[in-house]
Amino acid sequence: MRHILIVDDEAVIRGALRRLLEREGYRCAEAADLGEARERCRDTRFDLIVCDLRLPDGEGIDLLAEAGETPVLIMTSYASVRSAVEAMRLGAADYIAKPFDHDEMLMMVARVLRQRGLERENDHLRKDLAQIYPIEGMIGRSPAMAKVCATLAKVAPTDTTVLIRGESGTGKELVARALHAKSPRAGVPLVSVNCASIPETLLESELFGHEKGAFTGATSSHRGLIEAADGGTLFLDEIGELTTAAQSRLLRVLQDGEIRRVGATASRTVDVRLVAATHRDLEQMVREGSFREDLYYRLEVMQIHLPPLRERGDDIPLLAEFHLEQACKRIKKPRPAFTPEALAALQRHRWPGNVRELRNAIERAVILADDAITPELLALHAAAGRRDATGELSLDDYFQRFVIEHQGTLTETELARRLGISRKALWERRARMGIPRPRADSR
Ligand SMILES: Nc1ncnc2c1ncn2[C@@H]1O[C@H](COP(=O)(O)OP(=O)(O)OP(=O)(O)O)[C@@H](O)[C@H]1O
Repeated sequence: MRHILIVDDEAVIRGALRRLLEREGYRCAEAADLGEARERCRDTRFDLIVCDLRLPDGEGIDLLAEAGETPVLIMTSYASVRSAVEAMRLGAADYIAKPFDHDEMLMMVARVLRQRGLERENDHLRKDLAQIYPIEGMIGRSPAMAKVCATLAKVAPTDTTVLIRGESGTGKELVARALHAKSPRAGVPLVSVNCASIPETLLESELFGHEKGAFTGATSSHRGLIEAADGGTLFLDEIGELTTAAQSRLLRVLQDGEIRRVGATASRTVDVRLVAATHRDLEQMVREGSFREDLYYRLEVMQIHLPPLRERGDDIPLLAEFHLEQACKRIKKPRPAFTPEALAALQRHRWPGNVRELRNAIERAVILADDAITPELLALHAAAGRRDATGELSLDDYFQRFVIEHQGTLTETELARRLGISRKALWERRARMGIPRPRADSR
C-alpha cells in the first residue's frame, strides 16, 4: 500500500485530505509543520509527500532535502503560484493550487506516483541491462557469449589487431563496432569495408588509394579507405577475399604503419587499428597458398570466436524478444507475443543464417502478424539447410541457404555477384528450386 505524508498546518485540511486519500486505498500520516514532517521522514520511507508551501516554521520546499527520492507535491494558494513554480524548479514533483477539487487531487497524486514508479523501474532496467549486456545491442548470456564479451572488454581499449571469426550472421560486424566504440579511437570514424563486395580489379586502389595515371582511367589521385580510417579503426570484413597483392600491401601497413598508394613511389604513414573478420578457414587457405602466412600470424594473435546460433541454446529466446521489440519499433506496430509453439519452433530450428536469419524471420512475422506470432508466420522450415551424409552442405543447399539468408538485404545484382553467377542464372536457379522472392515492399 502506498504511504503518503500530508503536511499542512490546518488540521481541517489535513483531515479532509487524509479521508480522501484513505478512501482511495492509500495509507496516510500527518504532520503540522516542517519540524514534525522531518521527524516523520527520519522514521519512515514515504512514497509521496503532499506538503503546503507556507508552513509556520518555513517553506514546504525546505523539505526537499529530507525527502530524498520521495516525490514532493506542493499545495499552494493561487496567490503564490509563482513560488510553487519556483518549488518545481528546485525539485518538487508538481504543485496543485488551493482550493482543489477532489478528483484533481487524486489524479495528481496518482500521476506523480506512477511517474516516480516508472523512473525507478527504468533506472533498475538500465542497471540490469548494463550488468547483463555490457555491450549495447549485443544480446546473449550463454557461456560462449560471456567469453566473447569478456575478451572484447579486455582488448577493445588496446591497439591490438583483432580477428573475428564466425559463420555468416553471427554478429562479427557488431563486435567490430563494439571494439571501436569502446576504444580511445571512438571519436574518429570506423571505416567498414567488405572485401568481398569490391571487384578484384578495384580492390587495391579502393583500399590503398592511387596516384594520377597509375592505371588507365586514373585521371586524378585518390585517397583509399585505409587512409580514410587514419586515427581510427579499419574493419575489413571477409579478409579472406583479399588478393595476394592486397595482402602484401596490408602487411606493410600493419608492420610499418606505412601505406603506398597504387602507382606511388613514396609511402605515407597511417595510424589505423585493424579489426578483421572472416567465415573462411584461413589456416586451410594458408596451406593452399592463397593466404599469406606472415599476414595470418599477424592476425591470429587475438581472435574472437562467435559461436553459431544453434550452439547458443538459451540465447535464442532472449534474442527473439530483443529483435521482436526492435522490429516493432522500426515498423511502428504494437508488440505481438510469440505463441508457445512459435517459441518451440525457434528453439528447434538449426539457424543456418544465424542471428541475421532470426532477425529477418522475426521482422517478416511482425509485418504479417495481427496479435500473435505463430510458427507459420516465422516460416522457418524453408530456411533449414539439409546436410548430406558427410555433414557437408551440397552446392544446391548452399545456394538455397545463401539466397534465403541474403535476399532480404542484398540487391539482385549484389546477390548474383556474391554467388559468382549472372543475374539471369540466379533467376533461373531460383525458379528451378522454387525459392520464393521477397516482395519488393518487404525489403
Ligand atoms: N548478439 C547479438 N545480439 C543482438 N543482435 C545481434 C547479435 N549478433 C548479431 N546480431 C544481429 O544480427 C545481424 C547480423 O549481424 P552482423 O552483420 O554483425 O553479422 P556478421 O557475422 O558480420 O555477418 P556477415 O559475415 O554475413 O557479414 C545484425 O542485424 C546484428 O545486429
